[in-house]
Amino acid sequence: MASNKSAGFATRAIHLGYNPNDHEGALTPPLHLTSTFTFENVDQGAAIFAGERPGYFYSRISNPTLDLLERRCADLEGAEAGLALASGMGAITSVLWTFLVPGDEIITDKTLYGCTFAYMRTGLARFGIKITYADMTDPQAVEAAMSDKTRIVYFETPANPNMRLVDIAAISKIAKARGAKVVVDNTYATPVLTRPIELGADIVVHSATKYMGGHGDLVGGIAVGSAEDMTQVRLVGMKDMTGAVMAPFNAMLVLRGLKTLKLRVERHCENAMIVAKMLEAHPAVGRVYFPGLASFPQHELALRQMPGFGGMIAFELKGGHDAGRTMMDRLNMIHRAVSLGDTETLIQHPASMTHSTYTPEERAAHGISEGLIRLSVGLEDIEDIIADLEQALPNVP
Ligand SMILES: CSC/C=C(/NCc1c(COP(=O)(O)O)cnc(C)c1O)C(=O)O
Repeated sequence: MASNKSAGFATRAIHLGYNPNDHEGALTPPLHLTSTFTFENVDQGAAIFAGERPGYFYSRISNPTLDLLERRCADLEGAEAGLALASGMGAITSVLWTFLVPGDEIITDKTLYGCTFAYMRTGLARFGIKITYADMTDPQAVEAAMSDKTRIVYFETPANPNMRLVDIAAISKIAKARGAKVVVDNTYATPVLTRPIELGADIVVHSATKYMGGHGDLVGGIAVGSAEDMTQVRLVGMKDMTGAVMAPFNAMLVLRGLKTLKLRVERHCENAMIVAKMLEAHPAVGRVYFPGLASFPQHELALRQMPGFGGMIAFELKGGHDAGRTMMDRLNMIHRAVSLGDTETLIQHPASMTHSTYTPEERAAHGISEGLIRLSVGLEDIEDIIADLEQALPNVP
């Protein structure tokens, strides 16, 4: 099926870009486990290298299995083109290295995934890029931070780990007015719930390790955007700078994950809503950060921007870090592990794990409390998730 916008999300995730009749009737796309491609003659090889004719010459640059994944991801995000990379960090760094040169400025939100934060501070800053952190929940703050050297505005929504939301349309309008590219990390929401390009963003990146793969069996990344931008990222950022190419086998696994992405995200949302309400009502729990709760500071924006509120929850116990650690260590079925978006429910402590790249002072300044707990609500029967959490939470009269 070619790109057919009249078809629904799930249909396109399953069928787009592949016709079994073109592949001996094979229901599932062939896996091209090859590093290189042969040429009929030297002139053909030269023409393919020069881009004068379509074709493949080396799997670090392109591969048929990756092509299909890239087309599907672009379609699902409403983008022209896509790129499959070795990891989410591979996607992020390949994109940012492509479009930034020394002297440029990037404006980013106060809360980012730990390695993204570290990459900006010790990667981009080391090579002469000015990093400006702005409170992206306040469009005026972004406007005030913009300068004529601002090349990129970058954020996650919801943000890892404290669930901050960013009004994509509002921030994109401000950035575009000043000629800056908007890059959104859509890992938490997935295109099922949010399509940033439809709201004005230029490029979307994903850790495909998470919801897109969805089964905890791969590390991968995705970038989507205009055909022009993605060609630049492919031939500059990925080919020459990071080399962060996705293995064809992982591309096959992500293609399989996409087929059930809508189904899984819907169940993640359903389970997370129930868990968030249970936590909010529990006497031992202090704050619960979940976009679907009326108590969530940006609940109005969530209602506008997200048809479902995702599978991620952040919360704090009234007893702080120590109580949180005790609770996490008492869990039986729920695994203590980083990563997210898996079928298994996972729990972790950002301050000592995913966001240990921040100093304690930086965590305080960037809205990541020492007692914060992050929960990736999985696809187990909700009764079992609730039961495990309730038996682990402190008994408070
Ligand atoms: C060592 S911590 C494990 C990884 C976690 N996150 C990853 C991540 C990346 C980077 O994606 P990879 O390179 O595929 O891991 C990019 N963007 C976001 C919003 C992410 O959450 C984590 O547990 O929060």
